[in-house]
Amino acid sequence: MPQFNPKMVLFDLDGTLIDSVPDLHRAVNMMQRELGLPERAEADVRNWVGNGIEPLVDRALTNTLAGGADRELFARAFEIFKPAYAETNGKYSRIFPGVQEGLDHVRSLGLSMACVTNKATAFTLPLLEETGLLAQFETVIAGDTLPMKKPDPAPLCYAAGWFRVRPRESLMIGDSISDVKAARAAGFSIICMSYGYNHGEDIRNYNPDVVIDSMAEFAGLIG
Ligand SMILES: O=C(O)COP(=O)(O)O
Ligand SMILES: [Mg+2]
Repeated sequence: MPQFNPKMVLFDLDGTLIDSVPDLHRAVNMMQRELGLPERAEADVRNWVGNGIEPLVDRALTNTLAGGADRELFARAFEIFKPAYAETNGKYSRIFPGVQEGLDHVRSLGLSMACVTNKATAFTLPLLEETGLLAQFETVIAGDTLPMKKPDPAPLCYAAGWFRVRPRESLMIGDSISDVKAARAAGFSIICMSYGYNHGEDIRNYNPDVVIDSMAEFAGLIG
């Protein structure tokens, strides 16, 4: 196992810190029912999370990862989805086992910590607040904080600039191909969680530096 000695650690949210699929699945089906469309399986919703709520709605409407729903239907659906997700957000989701130990370890090293997610700010902040995670981070970069989301490296570079650290002193913790691509493009190291969401594919196929099953393993990896 490689050792990491970063000055800054960035954490992805959905599939890395929090299992948010139960909330998202319920909101998707509230939307589908209101539109008179078939409900979607939780296993499918799991594979559609990670690129923000717009692609999630598009994927749910078409029942495909590729999306491509009619634009008018999408616009109507999106306006139904937002209040539905506001209602379910944080109600059924849970922090993954090991997360608190991992965060405590990184904090004990005195490293800069931020959350970098593709989830929109309006849902990210209440979810972090509800789960008690908000206070763990010095800043939160959400899906609509900048014009570009992961896999673009912009949110990661922005965080590095904010903390005044170099890319090689920076570590991303994520679960998906978007996290790996963004980290590689930004020049960061990347550790992925095996339990997360990656559109149904094993994240090992994308060669992050390390794949671990629990953040409790940070103690032997970071610092
Ligand atoms: O798809 C989303 O809304 C968020 O996904 P992320 O937290 O894994 O970036
Ligand atoms: Mg994720």
